[in-house]
Amino acid sequence: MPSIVEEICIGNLGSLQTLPDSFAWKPTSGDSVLPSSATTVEETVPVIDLSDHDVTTLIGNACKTWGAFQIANHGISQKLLDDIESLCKTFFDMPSERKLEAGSSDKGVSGYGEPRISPFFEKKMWSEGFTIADGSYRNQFRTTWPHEYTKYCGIIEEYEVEMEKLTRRLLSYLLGSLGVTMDDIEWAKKSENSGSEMGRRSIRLNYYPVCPEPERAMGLAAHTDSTILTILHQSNTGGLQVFREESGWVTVEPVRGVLVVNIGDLFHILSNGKIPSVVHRARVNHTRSRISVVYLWGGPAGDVEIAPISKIVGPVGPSLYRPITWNEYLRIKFEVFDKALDAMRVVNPTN
Ligand SMILES: O=C(O)CCC(=O)C(=O)O
Ligand SMILES: [Fe+2]
Repeated sequence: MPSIVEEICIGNLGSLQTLPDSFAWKPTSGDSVLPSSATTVEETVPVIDLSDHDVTTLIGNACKTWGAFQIANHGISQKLLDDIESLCKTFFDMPSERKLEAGSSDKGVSGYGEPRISPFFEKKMWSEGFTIADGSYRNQFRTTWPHEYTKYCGIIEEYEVEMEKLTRRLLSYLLGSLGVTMDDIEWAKKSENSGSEMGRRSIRLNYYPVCPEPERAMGLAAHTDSTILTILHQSNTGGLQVFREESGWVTVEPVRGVLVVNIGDLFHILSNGKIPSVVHRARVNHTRSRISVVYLWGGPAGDVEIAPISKIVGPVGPSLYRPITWNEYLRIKFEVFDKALDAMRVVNPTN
C-alpha cells in the first residue's frame, strides 16, 4: 500500500480515486454568473481566420471584448501540433520517478514541476508541467529519451521557429488594430529590420490528469500571463476558461487545429490599458486527461524597456504605466502576483 506522501506526488495525480483535501477548492462568485448552457455564440471567444481581409479589425474587436481570440489558417501545420502533443503524452505518461528526474533545478524555471503560480494559492492545482525556458531541456530530454532525443528536440526547435514567425504576424495585427505599426516601437522596429529573434520566450507543456471530482478541483488557477502575448494549443478536451465581468467564466471549447491567443500584461502596458490582459484558468475532467502547449512571448530581451506606445498615449497623455523590462516585471509578478499591473501604474484614472 503506497504511503500518503507517495499518493499525492504531482506525477501520480491521475491514479487517485478521491480528491485529497489539499486539492479541494471552494467555488468563486464568478463560477455562478453564467451557467455554460446559457452561453450564446456572442459569448464565446471568436475564431478568426488569419486570411480574412478584415483580420485587423476582427482581432481588435475580439481583444477589446475578451483580451483573447482564437485563430485558424495560422500557418502552423497540424502535423507539428500533433507531434508536440504526442511528445507531451509520451512524457507525462511516464512513471512519476522518471518525470521527477527532469525536475526544475533550484536555480531555474526550466524542467518538470508544479505550476509556477502555486505558491500564491492555498490549495494545490490538479496539473503538472514541463517548462522550456532555455536550452536545458536538451539535457533533460537526453536523460529521458536517450534513443529518441534528437527527434524530440527537433519538435521543440521547429515549434519555437514557427511560433516566433506567428508571433511577429500577430503583433503586427494587434498593433494595426490600435492604429500603429512595428515602426512605432523602437525594439520591434530593430528586430523587424534585422530579422533577429524577438527576445524572451518560453514553452510550457501542461498536463491535467483525469480527476475524481473535477467540480471541486482546479487545473490551473485564475491568472493573467505576464507576457506580451501567449499562443495556446489545447488537446481535444475542453478546460480553458476566460473571465469576463459580464459573463463570468466562459469555456473556450477546443477546435482541431485552432489556436488560442491570450493578451498578456505586457501588451496591456504597451497599449496603455486599451487592450486588457485576459484572466483565465484551466478546469479538469472526470474521464479524460488534457494537454495544453503554451508559447509565452515576453518581448525584448535584456535591458530593453516596455512602455506604453507614445503614439497611442498621444501628445497630452496620460501614460498609465511606467516603463519596465521583462525581467523586472517577472520579479514583481512573482512578488505581488495579481497586483503586478496595478504596481506599474503611474496615474490612477479615477483621480
Ligand atoms: O491549459 C490551459 O488551457 C491554460 C494554460 C495557461 O494558462 C498557462 O500555462 O499559462
Ligand atoms: Fe496562462
